[in-house]
Amino acid sequence: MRQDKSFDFATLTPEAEVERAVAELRFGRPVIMREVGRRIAALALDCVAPALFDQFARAAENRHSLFLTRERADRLGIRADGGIAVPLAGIGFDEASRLAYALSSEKPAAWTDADPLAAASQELARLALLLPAMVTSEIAPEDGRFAACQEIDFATLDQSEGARQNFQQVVRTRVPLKEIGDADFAVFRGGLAQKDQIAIIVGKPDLGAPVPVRIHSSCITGDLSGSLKCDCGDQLRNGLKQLKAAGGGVLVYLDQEGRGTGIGAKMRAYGYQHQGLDTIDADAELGLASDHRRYEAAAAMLSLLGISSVVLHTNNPTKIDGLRANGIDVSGHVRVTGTVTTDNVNYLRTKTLRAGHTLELESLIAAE
Ligand SMILES: Nc1nc2c(ncn2[C@@H]2O[C@H](COP(=O)(O)OP(=O)(O)OP(=O)(O)O)[C@@H](O)[C@H]2O)c(=O)[nH]1
Ligand SMILES: [Zn+2]
Repeated sequence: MRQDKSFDFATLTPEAEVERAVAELRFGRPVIMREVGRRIAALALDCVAPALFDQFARAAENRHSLFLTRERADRLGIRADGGIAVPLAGIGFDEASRLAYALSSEKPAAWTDADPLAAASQELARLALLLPAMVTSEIAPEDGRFAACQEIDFATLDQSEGARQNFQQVVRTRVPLKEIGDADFAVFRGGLAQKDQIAIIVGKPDLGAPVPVRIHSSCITGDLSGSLKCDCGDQLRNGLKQLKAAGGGVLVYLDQEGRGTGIGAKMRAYGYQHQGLDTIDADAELGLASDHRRYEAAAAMLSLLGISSVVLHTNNPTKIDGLRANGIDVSGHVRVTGTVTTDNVNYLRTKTLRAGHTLELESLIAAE
């Protein structure tokens, strides 16, 4: 029988390899990171059953270690730009978890600078929306015990980067909105390990001039449930109103819960905030940087809508930089505010003082 060579299911693209590895980590299974001459197995501690953790320790003959990021090392009082490796011989699941993300954990008894291949595996955990604490072990060339695990080449991670901008519009349909009126919802599919994302086109913006655009990061607690801990719900609704008042515009709603860390990490961070940490230190305690959001998807979605120049509705300078870095002209920006409450004032203060947001907080407080 003749075979159509263009239809070869055996060929995996770099992004398909990454997507598979991400799915495996989320199932609590190890993935293999490979570079010339060596392989390591890596497991995301955030998503592994204690029994599998023990099984991994036996397979590694106790020569496994725990990769922790620079941010987590710093919280443990250790300066190491590339992160650290903590030897795990004799350390069980609970103690490893404490080292990885418990509040006020003791320094580990021993550590070394992290192996760059183990450090690279944190990118897979990020994509999987898992905490970047990885249990890793070198695999001997003749060791067949990990043969069933998904392998990924170090270089593949870089090669898959292009997929972050690779989106298609799936559908665009009218949805009338309360207080806003006519709007279209456009659904986009693509990127790297991302859910479908949406753009809400309010009215009929003039695409010949810079288009009023709000880039909004998803916030289940604020957008959906009216949480008082942040200003997101107000910003979502005020943003839509501002676009309508500007004669039409686009709200891009990005799959970026918890500044790109996922709802699990965000709720853990809220727990630490209830114990006195601010939003940035709480994330660092979990091994996370202050902001994990990327803007390739937003730029790609705007381009597919025929938009190359925008007036951005935001207080966040990194959103402006992120769009510009991905080829969108930002000709100006407009502030989007919410209500200041006793529950969110510290969060807003931290955003202003530590993340450079252009909020005029004192005048907002005075206006309440
Ligand atoms: N990790 C973490 N994420 C949070 C916390 N509070 C809110 N978020 C997330 O922060 C993001 C806020 O999104 P936006 O309102 O679009 O962004 P912004 O950075 O405030 O910028 P602008 O609103 O455009 O000025 C959402 O993804 C929320 O889920 C927190 O305490 N920890
Ligand atoms: Zn929020």
